[in-house]
Amino acid sequence: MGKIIYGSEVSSELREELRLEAEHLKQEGKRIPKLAVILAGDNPASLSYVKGKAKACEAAGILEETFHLDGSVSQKELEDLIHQCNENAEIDGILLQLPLPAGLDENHAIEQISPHKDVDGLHPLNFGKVHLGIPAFVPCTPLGIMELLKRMGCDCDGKNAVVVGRSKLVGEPAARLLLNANATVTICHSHTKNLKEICRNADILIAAVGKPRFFNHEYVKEGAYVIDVGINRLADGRLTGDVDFEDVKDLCAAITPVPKGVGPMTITMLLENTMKAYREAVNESGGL
Ligand SMILES: Nc1nc(=O)c2c([nH]1)NC[C@@H]1CN(c3ccc(C(=O)N[C@@H](CCC(=O)O)C(=O)O)cc3)C=[N+]21
Repeated sequence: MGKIIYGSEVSSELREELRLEAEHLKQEGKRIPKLAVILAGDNPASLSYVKGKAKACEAAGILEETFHLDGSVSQKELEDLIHQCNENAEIDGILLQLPLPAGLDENHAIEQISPHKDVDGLHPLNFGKVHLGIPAFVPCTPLGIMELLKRMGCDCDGKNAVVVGRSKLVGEPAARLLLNANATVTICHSHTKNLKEICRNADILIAAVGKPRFFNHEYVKEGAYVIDVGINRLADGRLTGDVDFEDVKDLCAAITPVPKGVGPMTITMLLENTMKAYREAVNESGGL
């Protein structure tokens, strides 16, 4: 029977530490960390994620402001708002909710975010630094994945890690962090030929493809550490991961569920990155 590691439980612990830190700042009359969330359009999934982020900030005592723009917003209006957030000394972190409505240039918008406030770790400067092994903002989901592996008692050094999915927000940076932790890393994607064989050789399997319950026992090595990044909505409205949890859970050493796995950790790492941005901003300004 594999261990089930709940991101929701790990998150409660980490968020409580953040809450205490924010409370301490408040008691000392210091400025409070603040996250700006920019959402363009009315994508229902994005609306729900943004609400989750706002709630988590509130519970942790971190200030949050959501800038909800119309779906028809121009590139210039969007980027003007980003520039305003860059210049606002009360704002420590800026999260541009993705995907943007069709017609907007995501890469160009992300490049407008100050690298010091880029709590999503998507600015090319932070992305590049992570890939050079230089400390920087790391994207929240990959950061959450590494924390979950740690909590599983998994030492990545020398292990075969297989990441299925190569998105810039998740798969690709997750592979890099695993490499930085001395795993032997294979990245698989939609053009990969012998996916099953490669996965069966994985000591660590990161599933991030967006196919409900795709990874069954045929894809999982006995004793593997399995991280399920998938968030798929079933016809009945329930959420399920990319891993066939029931089919795999007795086979692996440890596994994360969906919901209550990687999702809550993503939000927790966003709070951690916002606090990190705050600490660095305060140090830069000489402790004010
Ligand atoms: N710039 C940007 N940064 C992101 O970090 C980002 C993004 N864009 N776009 C969309 C994805 C998705 N994402 C999730 C966060 C929390 C849950 C989460 O907490 N899920 C709960 C369930 C929530 C529910 O029931 O709907 C769970 O898994 O237990 C899920 C997904 C962040 N994303």
